[in-house]
Order: sequence, then structure tokens, then C-alpha cells
Amino acid sequence: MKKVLVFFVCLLLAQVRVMAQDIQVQPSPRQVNVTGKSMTIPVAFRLVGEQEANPHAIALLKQFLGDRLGTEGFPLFVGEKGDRAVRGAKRLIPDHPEGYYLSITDKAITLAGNDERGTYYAARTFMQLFHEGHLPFVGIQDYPDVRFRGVVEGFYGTPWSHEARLRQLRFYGENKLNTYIYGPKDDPFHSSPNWRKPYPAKEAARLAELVKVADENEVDFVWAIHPGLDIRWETSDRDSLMAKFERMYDLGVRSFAVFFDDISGEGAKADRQVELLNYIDDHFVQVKPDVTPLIVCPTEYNKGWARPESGYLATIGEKLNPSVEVMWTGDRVISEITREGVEWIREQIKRPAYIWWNFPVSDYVRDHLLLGEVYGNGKDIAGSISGFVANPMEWAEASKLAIYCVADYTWNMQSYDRSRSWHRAIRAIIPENVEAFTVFARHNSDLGENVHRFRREESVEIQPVAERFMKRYREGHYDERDFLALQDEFERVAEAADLLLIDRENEALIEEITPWLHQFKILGDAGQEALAMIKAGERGDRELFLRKYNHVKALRKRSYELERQFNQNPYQPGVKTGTTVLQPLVLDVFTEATERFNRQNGTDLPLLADYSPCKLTTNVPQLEHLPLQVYPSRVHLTPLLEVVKWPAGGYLQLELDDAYRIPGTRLNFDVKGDLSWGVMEVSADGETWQTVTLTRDARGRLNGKWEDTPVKFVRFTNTGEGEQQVYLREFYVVFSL
Ligand SMILES: CC1=[NH+][C@H]2[C@@H](O1)O[C@H](CO)[C@@H](O)[C@@H]2O
Repeated sequence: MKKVLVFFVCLLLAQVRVMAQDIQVQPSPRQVNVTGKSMTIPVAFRLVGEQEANPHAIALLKQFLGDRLGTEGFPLFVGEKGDRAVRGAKRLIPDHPEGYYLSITDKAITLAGNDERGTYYAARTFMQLFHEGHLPFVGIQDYPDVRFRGVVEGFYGTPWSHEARLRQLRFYGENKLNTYIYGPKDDPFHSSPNWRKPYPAKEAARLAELVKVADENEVDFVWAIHPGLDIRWETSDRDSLMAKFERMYDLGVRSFAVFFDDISGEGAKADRQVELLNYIDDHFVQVKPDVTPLIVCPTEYNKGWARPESGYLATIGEKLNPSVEVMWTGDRVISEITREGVEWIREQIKRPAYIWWNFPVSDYVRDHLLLGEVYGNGKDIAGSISGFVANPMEWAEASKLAIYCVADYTWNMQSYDRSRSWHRAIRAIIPENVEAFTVFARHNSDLGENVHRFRREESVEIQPVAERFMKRYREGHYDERDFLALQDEFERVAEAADLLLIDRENEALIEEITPWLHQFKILGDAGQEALAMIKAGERGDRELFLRKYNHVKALRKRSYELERQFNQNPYQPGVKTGTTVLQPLVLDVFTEATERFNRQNGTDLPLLADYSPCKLTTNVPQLEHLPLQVYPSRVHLTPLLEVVKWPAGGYLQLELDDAYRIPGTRLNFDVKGDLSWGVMEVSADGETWQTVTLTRDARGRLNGKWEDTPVKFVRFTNTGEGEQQVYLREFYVVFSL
């Protein structure tokens, strides 16, 4: 009697009300039927099905509902297809892995999964429907487009911290991502030299904790090994790898991957790789009852590097056990994933590809943050791929913007809206400072010039205004409205930087991006001051113009010093922001205003411009767009992470802006043998060249010396017969001490 009474009390309290329902669920569900009606949230819920339902779903509901959950109250039926509690919903549950049916009526709530993970996802969706004290009456049938969805921590650079990884796994649970692949290139126990060794106790315990938290969030924790740099195709190394997998299994790992990317030589041989992978599959994955399919990242992992004559992909397609997942980055190392592209690779490897999407990874543009929208991938590829995992930045929290959007895209491609998803991602990540972070992210999304020539939109809204303004300013008649719009944007930039620098709601995020926030503040100030130079010049106010001129120069100097102070790494050191529209605009306005001032006043104030004392020319395809790192007295080539294929006759040349007494050059191709196939030469005029003797130092680097004559050109040529495969670790010229 009491139960019935409580039930009716709940019904009476649950006033039914009609309200516009914009059901906002992340990721966007497939099929949502709303009645437009809702009820006030019941004061008490009665959970039915606890014994049989997915315990992680039950734990989640208990944690979320807290003391609203009791033995009486509004009925909440939870379970998987076949469980008693959701027997009535059987026909409504989508017959897809991880699918679920969710219904809220004025009689009961049902969360019914097609499998355990589906029930968990039903609970995640249910939690998002609580809105301003109400629950909408709704029927949802939902399931994901892509089977394996998530993140591969596969970048070069500082691996994520343990705390960052724990936060990531909880974020994946919230966003229905089911895969996290652990493969940080710079973890010596994932890659060389220690892939054969067990993790030390402390690291092992941390990995075990990650596996546990992944499990609670219904995420497969995939442990990857990267043995190819020094693997020997002998039983001993095969046994070492199996033993390491066993140790990871003992830590709780149930999903495994082998990465053969970015290697050359012995480790790159397809038939050897396939033999090892099939052995692992046959003697480890298939014999253990609870291990998910093995994943491999092949050496030829993108179409740009696929060599049909090598037969590499054909070997994978024909000989690799069909149950092994094969990763693929697309038409190039960094590329958008297209229907045509995935169909092509599917033909080659005789199975759907498991996409390794190299975004928002920034290990080849480490001075940039990639906070822009996720776009460019086909919405028609779901049927041709088995997985889609994003390779993120070393900045874990900042990577969440793109990860959130990838979760939305891979769950329901057809309904994916790049802008809506991106704005929701910002609200999810920093709800107290949405406007400020939107301004910041809008101007920190492009990569700048880079070796992969992969670019992203940046400053999209203000770009046409900036372009039109500069054109008309140069012609002598800009539109005041454009001027004011630019001034307003630079003010917002400065405001956003200061608001975010004091934000305390997501401290881990602010800590990661602080160097860029300081740079962003300088950019906002410099933009306002450069515009002020225009007005001072127009009013003929020399004193004010000079004040603004000096202020902008001071800001540029501070920006330069920031670049030398933060984020120092051997690849792309420094802190770049707004590099596609706002920074160039500041420089253009400054230069134009100063040129006018000089003409009007007969002065010759230096025109501020970033210069580079060095030009790179080459006929080696992978080096064509290599940015240079310019220091006061040295010019570095940006090192490359990938193997460089250096054809016979291939050359690389640096031309300095003047002839300098060069104390030396340094070259490191990380090759074991001598460099008899290559020659380093220098010249003062580009006509007569003298060969440089290269001496190897203790760390295998080659240092060039010659008699002390001024030099303007330095070049290295492959004078051998055939292509060489090298790592461009270091190549720099010191042109003054
Ligand atoms: C499959 C693959 N392996 C490399 C390559 O893609 O490029 C990524 C971006 O530089 C890098 O992070 C990754 O380790």
C-alpha cells in the first residue's frame, strides 16, 4: 500500500507541463521523439534491475541521483536486452553494438541497452535530460556510427601526465568515446630502448589505475608497443614482446596494439611484421577469453607513402589475420579522411581501415595551439571504417575541444554540425568563460607554414574586415566602420586573455595555455596601439604617434622574449598566436602607418618587420616546406619526426642574407653508418664551392669545419647512387658566435 501511495504522491508532484524542448544531448542522438511535454523531476526514484544491469551504469546513476534514489519512488527500469527489468522494451532496443533505447513518460523511465555499454550510454543520455528542474517526455533510439571511437595518445613530445589521463578517461565516458590507445612516442617503455622491459613499479601501478578508471567509464584501454626501431626478427624478441603483453595483461589491460610507424630498415619489413602480428593474434589475443581485436599501425600508414612496388600493403591485406585492425592516417600523414580515401585503403588491406586521425596533434608545429573546429572529414565514411581515433596535442585539456567534436562526429556523422559541436565543446570545457575562450580559440586554430602543409581556418569572422581595411587603408580611404570593428576585436582579444588568465574553474587548462594567453594579451594591446598610430598620424600629432610607435615596438620585443622563454623544444620552440590574420595585420598597419609618418615628417623610423636571414631551397619532396628556426646567431632546420626519403641527387641548400664567417655547421641524420653518400659544401657566391670535412662527435653528430672564409651558401647533396632513408634530427648553421 505504502509503495502505491508514494508512487501516486510522485505522480501528483510530477506536474506535467508543455514546454519547447530543445533536447541537447552530446553526442547527438540518432532518433529522438519528443512530445513537447515534461514533468518536474520526481523527488524520489526507484531503481529496478540493479542486479542484472551493467554495474558501471548503476554506479553512475547512483552517483548522479544521490539521495533521490531509494526503494520507493518513480520507477526507473535499467538493464540490457533480455534482462527482466526491460523486457517490455525489447523490440525498441536498436540491434547495434552499444545501442540503447531510452524512454521517459509520466509512468516510468526506461534505460535499455543492446549490450552493457549501451545501458551505460543510456544512463549518460538520461543524465543530460535533466533541465531546469524538469525531465522531458521522450523516446530515444540511439547507437554509434563508428565501432571504435576515441583517442590515440601517439604524439611526440612530453607524454600526458597521469592526472591528465585520468581526466581524459572521465571525459571519454561523458562523451561516449570507447577507446583510448596508450602510445606516447617518448615513453621509453612503449618504444625503444625499453619496450622489452616491464614498467617500474610506480608506472605499473599508474597504468593499472588508468585501466580501472577506463573500465568504469566504459573505455577500452589499449596498450600499444612500438618495437620497430630496434626489433630483431628472432624468437627472443618475439618472446620479449609476448612477455611484455602478458605483464600488461596482469595489470588489467585487455586491448593491445603494435605500432610500426616512423621506422625504417629491418623493422619495416612487411612479411616479418605480419608473421609477428599473426603469432600474437594466434597465441595471445585469440587464446585469452576477454581480449579485444589486436590493432596495428603499419609502416606505410598513409597513401602518400604507400609504394605499390614494395608490396607492403598487399602483404598486409593478403597475409595478416582478418581479425587484426589496421590503422591509417589518410591520403597523407596529416589529412582529412574522405570516402574515396577509405575505399582505396580498404581495397588494399582487405578490411575496413581503423582511422588514426592526426588532429589536433601539433608535434610538428609545437609553437601553435590547434583549438579550431573539426571539419573536412567525410560524413559518408562510417560504413568503410572500423575505428576513428584522434591523435591529440601534448596539451591534454586544450585537446578536449577537438576530442569533444570527434565524439559527436563519430557517433552520428549525418547530424554532425562543425560549428554547433565546437560551441558546445567550449561550453562543456570552460562554462564560466565561454565568450572569452571562444575569442581565444577563434584566433588560435591555424598551424602556420609547416612541413605537412596542413592548414586550418583561423579568425574567420574578422578576416574579410582585416583584408578590406588594409586594402583601402593603402589606397587612402578606409571605412571607419572597419576600423572600429578591428579595434573592437583587438579589445576583445586583450580582455579575453586577462579573463582567462584569472579563470579558476579549469586550472589545468589555463596552466597549459598560459604562455599563449600572455602572447594573446600582447597581441590585443599591439593591435589597439597600431590602430592608434593611424589616428595619431592623421591628426598630425607627432608626439602621440611616437608614443604609440614605441609602445608597439616594446610589445613586439616582449612578444619575442616570450617566444624565447616558454615552450622551448628542439623542434618549434616558442609561442605563436593569431599567426594567420591578426599578427600579420598588426605588422602591416604598423609598417604602413610608419611609412606615411616618415613621408609626412621626413623621418626614417625603422619599419618593424620580422625578417629571416636565411632562405631554404631543396629538391627533396619531404623538405620542401620545412620552416626555419631563426635565432640571433643560428639558423636551424625544423627537425622531422618521420623518416626522410632522400633521392640520389637530392640536395638541401641554405642561403644567408649576407656572407658570414661561419664558425660551423652541424648535421645529424641519425644513421649508423658513415655518410659516404653525401657531401656538405659551402660557397661565398653560389658559383665556386668547397667541400666541407664532416667530423663525427661522440653523439654521432657531424660537425663541419673549413678555413675561415666568408660563406653565404651551405648545401648538402646525396651524391650516391640510390635513395637514402634518414632522420633529419639536426641541421643548423652557426653564423656568428
Ligand atoms: C601514424 C603516425 N605516426 C606519427 C605520424 O602519424 O605523425 C604524427 C604527427 O606528427 C605523429 O604524432 C605520429 O607519432
